[in-house]
Amino acid sequence: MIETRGLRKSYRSRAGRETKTVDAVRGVDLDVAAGEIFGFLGPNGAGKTTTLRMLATLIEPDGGQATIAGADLRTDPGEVRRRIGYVAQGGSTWDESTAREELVLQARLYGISKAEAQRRAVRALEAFQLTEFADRKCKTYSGGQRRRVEIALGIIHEPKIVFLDEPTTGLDPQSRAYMWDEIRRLRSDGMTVFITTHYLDEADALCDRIAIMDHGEVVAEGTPAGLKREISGDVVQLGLSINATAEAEKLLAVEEYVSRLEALEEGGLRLFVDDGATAIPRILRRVDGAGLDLKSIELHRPSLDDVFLTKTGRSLRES
Ligand SMILES: Nc1ncnc2c1ncn2[C@@H]1O[C@H](COP(=O)(O)OP(=O)(O)OP(=O)(O)O)[C@@H](O)[C@H]1O
Repeated sequence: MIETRGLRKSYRSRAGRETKTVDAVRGVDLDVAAGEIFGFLGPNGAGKTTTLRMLATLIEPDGGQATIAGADLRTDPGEVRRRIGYVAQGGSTWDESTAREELVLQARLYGISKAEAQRRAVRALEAFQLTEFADRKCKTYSGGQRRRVEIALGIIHEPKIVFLDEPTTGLDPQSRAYMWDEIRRLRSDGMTVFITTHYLDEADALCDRIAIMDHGEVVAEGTPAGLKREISGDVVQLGLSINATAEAEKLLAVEEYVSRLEALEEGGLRLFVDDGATAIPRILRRVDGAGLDLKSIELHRPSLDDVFLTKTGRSLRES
């Protein structure tokens, strides 16, 4: 449904006399299948929005190719635009109009007849559970309600693909969970959903497949479970004070059964080991022997953050 090869974009900006070039997207290859929720994950400034805006025809790529819903992005952006929906981060509802007015107007902008626009607005209001306040001004809606109107607006022309830029940023946990259900419903209606997100748990729970981006490049791609499986072994997490962390790091970094370790900003260590069950007694002996105060020890399977860490050497949570 989406296929990109070597997609690139640089920005040139001026500070005084100096011109600086930022290579925001440096050759991205993506394959998104029809009917899947595809998540685009990465730290601030990784190039997610730039990629999304290129795919949604809002900015022109400097290089590379893409086919979206069967249309060529470079030679036929108008056709791509007709086949996709796009919901920006900032939102697009107007304070003084109602959800129903916005939906009808949006449908009319796509050349849909007035009667059909009204029918679609009613359907969208029902589907997104907005009927109750459909005739109230948008400025009176909660953040979650407003976000739902925005998504309804993005798909009023019934596109094959919808691009959602951080659809749950700023929402409380309940509205987030609700939004996940809405996004799953779009998938069950046969739509392909491409979302960007900062949230690891969101990518893990919601997305069929994900691509992790860093510094303008895709560093990992696959199903959340598959990516986590790629990291063989276990993660042992030690609860330590900040002072004890530095010392434990020195001690344990040289142990042959520790393949990699990460110090946590708030104190504590994450150790990547082949076999947690046999590593734990050895870790305990080492930490105890040095007289360090260990507050807790946990054994867990790798998370998406661990995937990011092994690919980039940094934690996504701290990036
Ligand atoms: N219009 C612009 N002019 C100059 N640089 C830009 C422009 N837009 C983005 N950039 C730079 O390009 C890089 C990628 O930005 P982009 O917004 O695509 O990242 P992102 O992954 O979406 O980040 P976020 O999660 O913060 O939204 C960043 O270094 C950013 O500062």
